[in-house]
Amino acid sequence: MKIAVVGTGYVGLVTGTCFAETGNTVTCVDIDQEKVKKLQNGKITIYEPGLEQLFERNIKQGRLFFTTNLAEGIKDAKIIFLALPTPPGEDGSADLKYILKVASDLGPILADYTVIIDKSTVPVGTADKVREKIAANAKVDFDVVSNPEFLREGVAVEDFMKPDRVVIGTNSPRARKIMEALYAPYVRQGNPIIFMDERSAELTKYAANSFLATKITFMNEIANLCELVGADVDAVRKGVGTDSRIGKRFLFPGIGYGGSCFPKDVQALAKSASDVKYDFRILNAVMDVNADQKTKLIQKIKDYFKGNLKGKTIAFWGLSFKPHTDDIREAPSLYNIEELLSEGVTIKAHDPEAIENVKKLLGDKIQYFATPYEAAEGADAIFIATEWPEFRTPDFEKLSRALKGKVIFDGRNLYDLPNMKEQGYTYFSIGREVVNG
Ligand SMILES: NC(=O)c1ccc[n+]([C@@H]2O[C@H](COP(=O)([O-])OP(=O)(O)OC[C@H]3O[C@@H](n4cnc5c(N)ncnc54)[C@H](O)[C@@H]3O)[C@@H](O)[C@H]2O)c1
Ligand SMILES: O=c1ccn([C@@H]2O[C@H](COP(=O)(O)OP(=O)(O)O[C@H]3O[C@H](CO)[C@@H](O)[C@H](O)[C@H]3O)[C@@H](O)[C@H]2O)c(=O)[nH]1
Repeated sequence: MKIAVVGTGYVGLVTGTCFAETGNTVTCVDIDQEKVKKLQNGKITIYEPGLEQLFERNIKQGRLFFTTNLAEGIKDAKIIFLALPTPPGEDGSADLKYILKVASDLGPILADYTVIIDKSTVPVGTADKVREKIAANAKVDFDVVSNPEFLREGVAVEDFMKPDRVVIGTNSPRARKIMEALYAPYVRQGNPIIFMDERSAELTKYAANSFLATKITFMNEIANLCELVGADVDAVRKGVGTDSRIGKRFLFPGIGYGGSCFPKDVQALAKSASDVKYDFRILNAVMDVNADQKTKLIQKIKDYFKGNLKGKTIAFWGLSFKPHTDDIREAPSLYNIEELLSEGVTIKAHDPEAIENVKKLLGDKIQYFATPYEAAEGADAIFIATEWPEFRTPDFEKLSRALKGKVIFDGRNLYDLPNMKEQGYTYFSIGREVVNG
């Protein structure tokens, strides 16, 4: 099948590459000329484990192409994915300007029946708006389908190739048949395609992200309570997570959720609700708690240094919003770095993948190091913001030699408390006892 993907960011590139991998011919379109040039030259634009290999193979086999020209990109395509940004507008609602602009552009250039698919995360009613924009200038039949994407960064290829489910919102039997054929290679037994109406599909995506953000936030509050009553959140997490009705995943407390999706999607769902005069109280609480949670370690650092942070040096481990990605959108690390800088702290940062992206944002406001040990050299303390695997089992003796102060502020609960006691560290984490080294 010939497919076009409009928008070649995170989701567009994964979608395009994975559909090429299952034998389709895919052209990815983007208005970012620099990005497209790089992709045309065979250079991948994001760090995502496993993607580069598929990307290179499909280019080599003549199944994956890139262009800045929309008309050229969609020529002969039976299916057009819209994988465009939906950033928060000023009032918190999802800004649809990118999607609606492309929808308007598509109308006059569709040459035959085409299925246009909303892959972006969009509020209820967007498929209708897209349909309207296209219909204003279209001379051929078309269908608009909602097909939200549930991939997680860092495991995007795995999530795309072996999805828990594929959600497809359409009432058109013709579009349904095409979608079934397209996804057949990805849907394992028991992991179904769930067909529904467009509006329900659109809402499913926001409901899933908001539920997960709520689950994390609930555990963050339990962690905060653990600290006040002398309980251990790790034990509580295991105790509740083994109940299959609750489940073990997304129960890890930390310094707040971040990334390009949860913050904007929770906000957008709350706004959608308020637009129809429904006060979605849980979501408002989730946003409040998450904003506070980002400050948790800063409060502990201030207490430890008795409010005097000026002139201190902190080794900052982890910049990306989660491991296995170079994405720093809404990363809790950035908030914490800004706070520490404003207190006069010198930041020595290390991240396995995200340094280049942070450099573009913060330049020489902080220092960058190739290893966690170099970042720790002469530092008064370590701040851990991202649970990269390489931070889990450091050589504590080597680290002790590098550090000026044997103090760790851990926003991801990476280390066992008894081990930290044995190593002689002062160790602050989330929802657990403080170890005084
Ligand atoms: N990133 C994720 O993990 C993820 C997962 C699931 C869903 N989503 C949703 O998917 C959508 C896209 O997210 P993303 O992270 O891939 O965004 P992104 O910002 O990484 O990529 C969007 C791309 O669209 C391009 N673009 C903008 N206007 C264009 C136009 N007129 N024509 C062609 N290209 C244009 C931009 O240049 C950019 O490359 C969002 O709605 C997001 O919420 C994201
Ligand atoms: O137990 C947990 C799990 C996650 N997080 C944090 O939550 C955020 C989001 O993590 P994750 O969901 O793994 O990453 P994303 O790549 O943002 O993926 C989410 O957002 C995507 C975009 O909509 C969806 O497609 C995915 O299904 C959804 O998981 C990150 O800051 C994590 O550190 C926690 O604090 N505790």
